[in-house]
Amino acid sequence: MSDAVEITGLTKRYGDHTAVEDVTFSVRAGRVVGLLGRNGAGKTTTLRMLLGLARPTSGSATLFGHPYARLPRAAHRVGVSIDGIGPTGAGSGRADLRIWAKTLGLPRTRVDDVLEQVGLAGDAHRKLGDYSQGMRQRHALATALLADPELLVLDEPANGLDPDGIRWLRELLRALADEGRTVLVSSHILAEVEQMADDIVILQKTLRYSGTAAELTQGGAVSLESRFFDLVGPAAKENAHA
Ligand SMILES: Nc1ncnc2c1ncn2[C@@H]1O[C@H](COP(=O)(O)OP(=O)(O)OP(=O)(O)O)[C@@H](O)[C@H]1O
Repeated sequence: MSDAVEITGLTKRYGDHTAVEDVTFSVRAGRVVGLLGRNGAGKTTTLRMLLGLARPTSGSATLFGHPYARLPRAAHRVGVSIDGIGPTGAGSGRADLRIWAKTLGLPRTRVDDVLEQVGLAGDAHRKLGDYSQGMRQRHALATALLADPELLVLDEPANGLDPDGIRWLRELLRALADEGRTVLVSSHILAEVEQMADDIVILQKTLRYSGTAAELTQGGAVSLESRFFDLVGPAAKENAHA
C-alpha cells in the first residue's frame, strides 16, 4: 500500500535548541505505527509539524502527498488528538461534539455514534470541564473519530486512561487499522505499543529506528523495551533531554 505520511529530513530548532533533527520516516497506509521516545525526544514536535501546527526549520512532512494545509478535505481525512486542537468551549461533551459535527458538515447521529464508541454516552450531558483526565482523552478521541477519517494522528492518547481504557484503546486502534485505516500514535507505554503496533518509529531528537515491530523485536524474541534502550541509550541526565 502507499504511504499515508511521509516525513523527510524534518528539523525543528527553537533558538539554539534543536528539538527534531533530520528525521525521515514514512507511515504505510493500513498500519498502526507507534511513535516512541523519551520525554522531550521530539514526538509532539514532529506531529505538530505534520499537522501544520509548527513550521519546520527544514525538511517536509506530508499526508497523502500534501502538506496538511493543502490537503483536500483534511479535517475529514485526518482525525487528530493533540494538545492545542481541542474543545470548542461549549458546555457539555455532547454540545462540543455537535459543534465539531456541524463544522464538518456531519449529521448529529455521528455524535451519538462516537460517544458510544468511546464509552462516554452516559457522561455526554456533563460539563467538559468536569471530565477526568481519562474522560478528556476519550472525548478527544471521539472528536478525532467524528468524520470517520482514514488516518488518525494521536499524541499520547493512553495518558490518563485506566487499565480498562488502555485495553479498550488498543483494541479500538487495532480494529480501525484492520478496517484499512492508518494510525500514527505516540506513546510512552512500550508494552502497549508492542501489543498493537505493526511498525515502530523511535526518536531521540534524531531518528533511531523506523521499521516493522517484528524486525525490531526479532519476531518477539527480544522485548521492545530492551530494543528501545539499545537504541536510545541509558537514561543519563545529559541525553534524557538531548
Ligand atoms: N515551543 C517550544 N519552544 C521551545 N522549545 C520547545 C517548544 N516545543 C518543544 N520544545 C522543546 O523541544 C523538545 C522536544 O519536545 P517535544 O514536546 O516534541 O517532546 P516529546 O517527545 O513529545 O516529549 P513528551 O514525551 O514529554 O511529550 C523539548 O526539549 C522541548 O522542550
